Amino acid sequence: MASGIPIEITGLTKQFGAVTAVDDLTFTVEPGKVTGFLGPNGAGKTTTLRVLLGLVRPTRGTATFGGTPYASLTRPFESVGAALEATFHPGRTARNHLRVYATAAGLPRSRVQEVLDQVGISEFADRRVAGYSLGMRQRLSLATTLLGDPGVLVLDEPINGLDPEGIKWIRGFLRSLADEGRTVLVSSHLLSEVQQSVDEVVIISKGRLVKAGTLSSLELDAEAQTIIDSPDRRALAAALDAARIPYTEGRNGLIAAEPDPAVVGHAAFVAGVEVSSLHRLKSGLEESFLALVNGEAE
Ligand SMILES: Nc1ncnc2c1ncn2[C@@H]1O[C@H](COP(=O)(O)OP(=O)(O)OP(=O)(O)O)[C@@H](O)[C@H]1O
Repeated sequence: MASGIPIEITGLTKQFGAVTAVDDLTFTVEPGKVTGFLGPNGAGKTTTLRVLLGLVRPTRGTATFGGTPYASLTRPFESVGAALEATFHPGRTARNHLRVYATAAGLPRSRVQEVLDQVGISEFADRRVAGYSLGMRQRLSLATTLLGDPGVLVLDEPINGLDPEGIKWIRGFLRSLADEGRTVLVSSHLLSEVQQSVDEVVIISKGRLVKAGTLSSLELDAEAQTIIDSPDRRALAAALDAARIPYTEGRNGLIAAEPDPAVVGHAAFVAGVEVSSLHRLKSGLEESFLALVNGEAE
């Protein structure tokens, strides 16, 4: 296996006429981790990946693998495995498809069976791709990227359209690739889709970076609130007012803008108000993600 090298995007801008698809984007993707490249449809993910893979020329900035642009990699197939908009000849079998690629890349034929086994489609390898389910095509596409045993994997929406079993499988698979020290970049327009697979997130919206960091840092961003209720809501509201804790009235109680339930409970206690329920209300990661991308889109 080639060693994992970081993906470095620096000041990357791509304009298509009047449309700025990518706007001064800077981030790094480290080896040994799975990084989710996230953003709503049209955010500029595919354009960024296309520039990274030398398919589109940037207007400004650079996108490299440890400082080397894709086009200058000496053995690209063995350094970087990429699956963007995979197309397969429908009349060809998976084995044939992989053989064509292996031959073109000067890789040993033995790799074909190895990658078929790796992605678990050996038993369908001699069937025509036309009869493949979306999940099988995704696996074949992944097998193609793995032919050169690359240290870097760039996968565009690899989870899209998979059934639950396929999703479970790919999560474990991406993890094992990163654990081997590879750099794994996975794009998705849904955080929930990759949430259980990624360590790091790079979130873009309208071509611009809105967040790069660990998944747990995104969890911390999710604004926590406390929901509290009482048989006497008016008295409870007065207690929160007295403690200067802002709140809004929800269906199941008062939603206080305070992450610590103990603080809210104490406010009720000192005012002598009976509490019937008290718990932390954490907005989900997806909400936090949507707030980030929508906030930026305003
Ligand atoms: N070749 C092109 N010519 C003109 N505009 C383009 C071209 N490619 C992309 N765009 C525009 O650039 C913007 C970003 O598109 P891009 O495909 O990179 O987004 P994305 O985040 O990958 O979205 P999706 O998940 O829908 O593919 C969009 O407004 C798109 O219409």
